Formats: sequence, C-alpha cells, structure tokens
Amino acid sequence: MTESATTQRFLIRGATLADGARTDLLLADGRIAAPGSDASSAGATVIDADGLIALPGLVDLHAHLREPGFEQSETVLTGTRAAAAGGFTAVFPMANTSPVADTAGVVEQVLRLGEAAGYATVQPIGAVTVGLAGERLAELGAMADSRAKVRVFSDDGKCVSDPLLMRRALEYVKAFGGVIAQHAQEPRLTEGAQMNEGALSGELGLTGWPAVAEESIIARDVLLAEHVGSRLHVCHVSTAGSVDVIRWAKARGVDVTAEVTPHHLLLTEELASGYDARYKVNPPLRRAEDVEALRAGLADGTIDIVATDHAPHPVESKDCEWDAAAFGMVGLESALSVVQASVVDNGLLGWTDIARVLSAAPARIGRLDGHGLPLETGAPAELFLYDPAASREFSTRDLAGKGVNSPYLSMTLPGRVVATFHRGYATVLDGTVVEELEVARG
Ligand SMILES: NC(=O)N[C@@H](CC(=O)O)C(=O)O
Ligand SMILES: [Zn+2]
Ligand SMILES: [Zn+2]
Repeated sequence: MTESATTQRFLIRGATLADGARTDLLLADGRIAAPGSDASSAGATVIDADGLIALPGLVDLHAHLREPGFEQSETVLTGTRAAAAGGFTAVFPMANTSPVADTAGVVEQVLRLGEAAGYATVQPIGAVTVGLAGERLAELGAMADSRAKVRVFSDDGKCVSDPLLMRRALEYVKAFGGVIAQHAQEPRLTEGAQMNEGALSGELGLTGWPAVAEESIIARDVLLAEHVGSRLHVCHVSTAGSVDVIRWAKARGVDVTAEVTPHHLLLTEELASGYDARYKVNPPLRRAEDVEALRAGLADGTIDIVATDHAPHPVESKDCEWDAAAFGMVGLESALSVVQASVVDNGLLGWTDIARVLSAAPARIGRLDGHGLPLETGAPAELFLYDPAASREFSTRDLAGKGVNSPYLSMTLPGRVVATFHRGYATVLDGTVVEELEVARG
C-alpha cells in the first residue's frame, strides 16, 4: 500500500523558523509551496502560528514500536501516533521484535505497517545477528537490497559483544553505506545489573552497572571502526567517560556518531531511591556529573543526535518490584519538551541546533531521504509547529501510544507540539492526534 498525495492545503501564518525569521508557509500537494499567490492559497485551512516555531519534522533514529510480536506493548500504528504527538515525522524502529527483524521479509513487513498507518515514515532497522543471539551475522545484504532499503543495523537491547562478529558486521555494511548502531554494554560486567554502580546502588541493595561496561565497548568499537574504515553509531550514551572516548575518537578521524536520550539529559540515579520502576532503564540513569557531560557533549558536537529509545511496556511489567521490572521508558511524546528543559531553556542549544540534532543529523546518519530538510519552498511538507512558551503538567493525556511507563508523569515540562504535518497532511492539530487521517491510500 502506498499513500497518494493529500488534497489537504494549509496556510500557516506568521510562524517563526528555527533561525528566528518569521514567515508564512503554504503546504500544498505534499510540499512547501510559495505563499502569496491567492490562487494557490484558495481553499487552504489557515493556521495562526503567531508565537509558534515551525521546525522540520523530527526524526527518531531509535524507537521500539514492538510490532510484530509484542502488540500488547505497542504497534506500529500506536507508536507512530505517539511519534506524531511529539512532532516526529520519521521513526527508525529497532529490530528486537518477535520474530526479530533479521530478514528482508520482516523489515518489509514493518515498512508496510508504517505505510498503512500513515502517521510517519517508518524506516526499519535490521538486526546485526540472527535472532539477536550474537552468534552469526543476519542477512544484512538482503535487508539492504529489500524494499525497506535498510541502512541501520542494530542488535539493540543486546550488545554485539563478540569482537570478531562486530568487525565482520562493520566490514559488511561498507558495501552499501550502512552503519552499525551498537548497544554498548559488556555483558559480563553487567550480569544481573539493576542500576548505576556507585554508593547509591550499594545503599539500595541493587546490583550495580558500572560505567566501564559501556565505555570499554565504545573504546573497542571505535578502534574496530577505524581499523576497517567503517561507520559506527553509538546508541544511548550515558556516561561522562563515554563522551570522552567518543571525543577522542572523533579527533582521530574515526567515522563515529553518537546519540543521547532525553532522559539521560535530564534525570539522575537518585530517582531509583523510591524503587519506582518507571525509572528503570537500559542504560541506567547516571550521576549529575554524567548529565552535565552529556549536555556539554551534545552542545560541542561530540554527541550528534538525540534519540528517544521509546520503550513501551505493559503496566504489569513495570508495576512490580524493581528487580523484576522491565527496562525502558516511553519517550516519543515528551522528547522535545525534555530536551527544551535540559538544553534549550538554559541556553546550551538554540532552535537551529535542535533542528540539527533531532532532524537533519539523524536523517543523515540513517541515510533517510526527504526528512530533516530546511523548510524552504519545494521541500517535502514534513514539519511541525511548537509552542516553546507553553508549560504543562505532563500526564497520561499527553501520551498517544499504548505505553504509560513515562518517568515524567506529574512533572511540569515546557513546550507543546501544536500541529504536525507528514506528506502535507495533518497528523496532529490543536495539540491532538488526528484520529482519521485525511489521506487517500492506494
Ligand atoms: N532501553 C531499554 O531500557 N529497553 C529497550 C532496549 C534497549 O534500548 O536497550 C527495550 O527494548 O525495552
Ligand atoms: Zn539499547
Ligand atoms: Zn533501545
């Protein structure tokens, strides 16, 4: 199924672009058109964007949409509704589904589910190893050549810990410009780990997860990437030491990119003190010094992008004792508000930086065309309107996916997504996800 162009037209009046310029934007035939001509604007729905920022649609390089196999947690439809609510127009779903997305057949299935849902571009990530078992390489070439055109490969949820397999994977993807996105977690150093290792894990009686378990894998992998001349992406960087290793690798010219999640930019390990499993996540929340280093790394370009690691789980998997609970938190709906709170409102990043780290750079790393482009005449109409002056007590009403495992419930967060446009049609209007998309599907 492919979508045909929408007949919807929108005239967005007085929006502020990332660079501060004010403009009108006409969305017609799935593109940004030149406003001004009365004929082209005729019949357009007018949206007053006074005080709103218009940004390129956000691109999430790391999300768990759970389909196929874990539809009780999320589906491609519900997950992309959550994405639209957060201003995203493209999502890269991770491969830890059931069956695992380790064949051309499964990635094409996920691609089709995304097309049928219509809320965002869904660009599947393929597994590195068969069944995420870390034993032999999956059919990377067949996934790359499939209709899903996979370019990002990851065993996320698990680390590709065998150095020889990691080397082979890095070598293999060079043929088609692919990248290996590593979940950096030395398994032997994190057996039974429950939270960040330190004084607090001792006090709470929870098994610690040392920073070196992440840093040692990143150090190894940047050296492997350099050795074979390939491209590495590091998922959810969480420690100050990891930022140092990546900064060192980039200075050497290693082709490495890195991501940080909104939650690692804002939250710290102290939240584990109440044993509320909403704060249990992989990698774990770290110390305030780590948060500072991650913010600085994002500001100086050591960390390239923000990715949500949206990880929905059913209530029963989180509403239980800490040790038994699943790792992960939902993040698509809250991402930009959390980023605004952690790095925009304190002046570390501006809105042009936000357009880079949450849209242009993830699209470039994932080799995704048609997203992350400046909002200029002729560009695809992939954009959203955001009110940075808004403030809200975050609640389940703000969640549009199936997961309610958000760490931000009852926290006050800045900003609000007012409208999102994908392929020129509205997926969010007046801050609410559009239930019935006005798009003809072929
Ligand atoms: N981040 C998490 O805590 N959980 C992720 C796996 C992962 O991203 O490693 C999940 O699939 O639930
Ligand atoms: Zn992971
Ligand atoms: Zn993940």
